[in-house]
Amino acid sequence: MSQTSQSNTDRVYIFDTTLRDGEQSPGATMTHEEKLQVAELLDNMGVDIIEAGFPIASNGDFEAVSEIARRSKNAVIAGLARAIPADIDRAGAAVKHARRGRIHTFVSTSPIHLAHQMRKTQEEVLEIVTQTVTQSRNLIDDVEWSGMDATRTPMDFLAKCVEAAINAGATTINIPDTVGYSVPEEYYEMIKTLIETVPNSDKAIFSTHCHNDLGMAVANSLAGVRAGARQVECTINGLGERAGNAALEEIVMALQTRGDALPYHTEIDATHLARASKIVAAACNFPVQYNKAIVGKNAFAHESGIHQDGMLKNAETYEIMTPASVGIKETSLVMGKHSGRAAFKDKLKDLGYELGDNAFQETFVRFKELADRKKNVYDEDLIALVDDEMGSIEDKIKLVAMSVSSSIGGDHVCQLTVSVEGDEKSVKVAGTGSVDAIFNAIKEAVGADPHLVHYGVDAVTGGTDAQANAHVRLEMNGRIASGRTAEPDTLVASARAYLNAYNRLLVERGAAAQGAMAG
Ligand SMILES: CC(=O)SCCNC(=O)CCNC(=O)[C@H](O)C(C)(C)COP(=O)(O)OP(=O)(O)OC[C@H]1O[C@@H](n2cnc3c(N)ncnc32)[C@H](O)[C@@H]1OP(=O)(O)O
Ligand SMILES: CC(C)C(=O)C(=O)O
Repeated sequence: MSQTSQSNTDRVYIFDTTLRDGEQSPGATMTHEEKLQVAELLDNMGVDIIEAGFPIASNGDFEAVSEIARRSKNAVIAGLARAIPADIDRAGAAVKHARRGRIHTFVSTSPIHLAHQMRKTQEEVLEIVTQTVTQSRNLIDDVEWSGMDATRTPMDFLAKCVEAAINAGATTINIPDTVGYSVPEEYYEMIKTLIETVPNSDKAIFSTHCHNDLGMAVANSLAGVRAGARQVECTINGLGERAGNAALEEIVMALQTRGDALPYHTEIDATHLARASKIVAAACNFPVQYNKAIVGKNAFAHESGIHQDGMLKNAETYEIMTPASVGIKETSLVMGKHSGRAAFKDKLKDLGYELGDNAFQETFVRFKELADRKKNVYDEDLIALVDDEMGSIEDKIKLVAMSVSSSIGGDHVCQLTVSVEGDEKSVKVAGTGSVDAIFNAIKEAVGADPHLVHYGVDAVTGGTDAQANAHVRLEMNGRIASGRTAEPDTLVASARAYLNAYNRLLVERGAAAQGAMAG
């Protein structure tokens, strides 16, 4: 990386702090091996600076930063240090193994922090800035200085701190919105004013480090870039203290997608983003919200019919980036209660079905009914539904209505209505159990008594809302026929499977009779 000290180029350096600020999220601690894995991934995807940890925090952090520093191929490896000599020495010792190491030292600048956290005057802090940056520069050439809680710091004092840091040799000046308090216009003005008014500001790269407490971390970071900052501190999945940091994937894709409005670029290979998100989420045990920009499960998924129709006509109707550009294999058109005919037809085609108009309309109606009752409609559900529809389309006898009452130690009664070639017939029959009552009712309604050879039920998919797949095999007058139906309700599935088998017996009997007549 040839990092220049000019801020008027369009190259934005990506400083990833997943392993430091990200790991500060409660519950997000990573093991040594996980940190090495994440660092390797960041290095490979083109992250310019990896903040690998806070070496004074623990021996484990020191070891992780040292090991990452030894292994890094391209990225600068940074270690964080308070404005304390021991912290700086420890950070220097950890990053010295890197091909390019950086000490990142910080001190509070805001009145509230000076009064309550540091218990120091502004004069004392100014002195500390000079001393700590000087100490760091004596250890390494690449030194970043941050003013903690900069966005709640009066401009005149912040400008003095920045000037002192640059004069002492800081090569990067970071202006953190530590508590996520700023808004884009204000943050823009702050960075712009510092760059324009601090003497020698061109000797350092200005950097953003924005937290997401008000949901504006990415917007503030981009405002900082527009104002002249050329380093953005961010994390994979927006991990970080409290509501997190600016999300790396959002910064990168905003710059890549909106080059017209944001004419800046990074050297990140965005096709690694989806994988990076998954690996960090797994390492930290922090699930990514479904609707998370760029990498969420739903970022490239569409369920509503109008959107699906548009997507099938031209993906640009509802997608501003291709899934491939962020490493996601393909857009998914999720079948659900909001889907329309266009997507349903396309899905059936994918599954290998092309139905005639009537069959398609009937199957679509049944699909909508199913989707109304079932949270997830899987491919297996659709296959079962279409097979069922295709198998029953010619049925002479159809189930019109059914209710079953059952009680432990009491009666099991089925009341059902079937339509026999248009004529409805209703019966009410008891049995030894619910299924027995249903089968007895059907037999009475159709006026036949086929022998039940087999009856079984299994689930089409997992979950308590899975469809039941019922199989029935009947034998009558030496002929055997099977029926199968998938339905959310096991008893309805059983009734329909029985009728399906019985209808097939009728067809076979009809065919046999026709064959006999022809002979
Ligand atoms: C905005 C940020 O993200 S800053 C980074 C925050 N990250 C972390 O704190 C994670 C790692 N931290 C740790 O492991 C520990 O806090 C340590 C090792 C750094 C310090 O532990 P301890 O010595 O036990 O101190 P403790 O955490 O209780 O308090 C922090 C101390 O650092 C001081 N301090 C905080 N920031 C700075 C700073 N930038 N420069 C100098 N001193 C600082 C505080 O004033 C306090 O000092 P005090 O004890 O004299 O009042
Ligand atoms: C240490 C600094 C950069 C920080 O994390 C913050 O201010 O949020």
